Amino acid sequence: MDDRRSNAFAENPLVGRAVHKMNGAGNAILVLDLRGAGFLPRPEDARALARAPGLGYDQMMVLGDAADAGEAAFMTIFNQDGSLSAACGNGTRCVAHYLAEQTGATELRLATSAGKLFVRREGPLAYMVDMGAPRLDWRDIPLAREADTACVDLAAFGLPPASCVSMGNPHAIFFVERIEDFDLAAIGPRLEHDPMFPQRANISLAQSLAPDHIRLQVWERGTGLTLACGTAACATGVAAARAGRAGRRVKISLPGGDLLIHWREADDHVEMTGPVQVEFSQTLDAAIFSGRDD
Ligand SMILES: N[C@H](CCC[C@H](N)C(=O)O)C(=O)O
Repeated sequence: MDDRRSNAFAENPLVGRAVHKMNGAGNAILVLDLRGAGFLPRPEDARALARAPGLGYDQMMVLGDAADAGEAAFMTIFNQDGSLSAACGNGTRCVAHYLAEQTGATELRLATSAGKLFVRREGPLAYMVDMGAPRLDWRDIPLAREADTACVDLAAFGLPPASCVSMGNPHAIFFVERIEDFDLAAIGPRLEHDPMFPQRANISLAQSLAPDHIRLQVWERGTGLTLACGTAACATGVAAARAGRAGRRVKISLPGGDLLIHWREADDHVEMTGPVQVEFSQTLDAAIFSGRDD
């Protein structure tokens, strides 16, 4: 066959693969198991999957082969816009559930480009993830210039200074009196792209309800408004404890559900506990990848 023709009609290697739609506290997660496959989706494939009718996702968790024998999988995490994130708390619980159902394991280790994660099953549909230690140095967030990360003045939209935390991905949290006083869909994209954030940032509005309870709404880097964001909940728990607004154990209520955060004193690690839901599985067809990539 003519080479150019065969290339033009060559099928995307994702066609025929199964994806598993799940959610973690409402955060829409697609799990794509490519262990043993030896390839990753391209950014344009990730975008095509994000806009596929009835499929869609906030994050796609792609499983690849782990480097260490004790690890179940390496996770490559895509946002809707095809960009990568080194961490995703809700997606990690979903991946843990997918693997736990296959193997019966109640404890497992997973890896991302940001490090290693330990997960424990807490119930039929509940998992605790050790998300590791937060990073609070301005260079690690990263910020564009030296600043006190507990108090970053972005001087915008009538918001107070932000608290910035990295959980492997960058977060800016604004503690406000009432979340409803701000239009996060309007200000989120502008703050995400603020020059202070050379790698952009996830933007959260947090409202203290009690010393152990915080409401949270998140504009996610590369995705937009979501019903929940696990790493944002972790970062908010850290920021609240750091500022004396909360203790080290706090419930974070997001539009899609609640997450329990415990910033351990002993080793500085953040534990996140929360639910997963399985929605459906589907085999990918060629039509998903045939549209324009704008
Ligand atoms: N929803 C995810 C976080 C996605 C973060 C991503 N938007 C980025 O940092 O680029 C979570 O549950 O932690």
